[in-house]
Amino acid sequence: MADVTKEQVLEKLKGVRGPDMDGNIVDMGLVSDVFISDSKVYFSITVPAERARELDPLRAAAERVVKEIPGVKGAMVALTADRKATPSSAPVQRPASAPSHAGHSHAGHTHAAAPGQRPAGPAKAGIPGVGAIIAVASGKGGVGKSTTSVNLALALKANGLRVGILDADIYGPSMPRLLKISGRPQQIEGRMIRPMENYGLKVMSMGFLVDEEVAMIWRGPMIQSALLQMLREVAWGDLDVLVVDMPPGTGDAQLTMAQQVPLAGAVIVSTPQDLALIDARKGLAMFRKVEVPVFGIVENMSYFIAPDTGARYDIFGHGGARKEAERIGVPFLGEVPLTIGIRETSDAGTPVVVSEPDSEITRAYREIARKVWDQISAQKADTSRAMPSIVFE
Ligand SMILES: Nc1ncnc2c1ncn2[C@@H]1O[C@H](COP(=O)(O)OP(=O)(O)OP(=O)(O)O)[C@@H](O)[C@H]1O
Repeated sequence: MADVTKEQVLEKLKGVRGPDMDGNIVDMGLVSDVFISDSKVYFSITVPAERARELDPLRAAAERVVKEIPGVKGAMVALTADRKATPSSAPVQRPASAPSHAGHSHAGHTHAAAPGQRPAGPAKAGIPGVGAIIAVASGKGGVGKSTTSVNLALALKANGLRVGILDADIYGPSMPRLLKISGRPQQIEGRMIRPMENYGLKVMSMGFLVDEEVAMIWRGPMIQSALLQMLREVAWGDLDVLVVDMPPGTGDAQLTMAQQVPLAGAVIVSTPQDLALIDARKGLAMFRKVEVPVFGIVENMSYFIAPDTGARYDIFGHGGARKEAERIGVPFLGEVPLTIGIRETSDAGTPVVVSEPDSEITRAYREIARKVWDQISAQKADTSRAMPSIVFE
């Protein structure tokens, strides 16, 4: 079959228009350069930042029609914010007085100003046996938060740690699929349940407990109690790190969650586009509000490596997250390319860190994991120096 051309793609995209647009997305100049490699098509569509969420169906429609072109094996479409339309749309500026504990890990435990570190009160009591709980969060959906969570957890494991993962995304749990786990967890003594396990990770997800349709109608308080139950009534055993895959977004539910779970720190996932970065800033602000240190930002779908030639393309504006991290004084943890492999291994339930342990991408995840663990260790060293050595059992 003849190779797919850009012209064919653009022609097809002329059939796509937004809900209230005067013309199609091509004639309106919203489609970026189209990149085709190995019969897979990549491009982005520019939209006003504030309409991103509502325009996701447009993104999906563009992806769908391109996939219909004979010979196209796949399509990956991203929404990009319109720079001109949002010159000062960064909703959250770095507050001049923000505690700078996001930077290095001596998170100011000596100051009353950073109580988020290891609060002594019972409200945020840790989980016995669990060394540190970390959140993986994103300001908006679809940036690869779950993919990052699972590969980060597996990378921490590959680096020699004992790791668990809690899928806190009640409405769209993804860990059962990403880790190819089905069935229901067993109840052991009392109210405790045993976590599920695969690839050496202890795993808990709402997806194991209730059907998605049931979870959909849950209200805030039910979700919260379900989450706390998943945290505290699961026999996690001894873990160095428990990774919490947070629900996407920065609304009240996320805020409460960040408040209730005794988090050692958070990792923010963003894509390089403006749009995702604006949302990432909201994520940062949220953790700062509840005084949880931000370990840093991971740039996902950072650049693209053509599967046939191995050449690298910065089609999505690679580097945005690194710049943003520098600007706001938060560590940059690393970048993960956009590859069909990551998507396919996720879909197959064999995340890239376990299915391609020697790949460059796995190395990238392990390096991110190392940086996160360094910060956790430094924080612990700090805390133990600051605290009298009283051990709670
Ligand atoms: N680096 C990557 N390369 C290719 N595909 C990726 C990459 N990261 C994530 N994806 C794909 O993008 C999609 C969204 O990823 P994922 O579900 O992890 O995002 P999310 O932010 O958790 O989304 P949601 O808000 O829906 O939970 C998935 O199909 C995933 O396989």
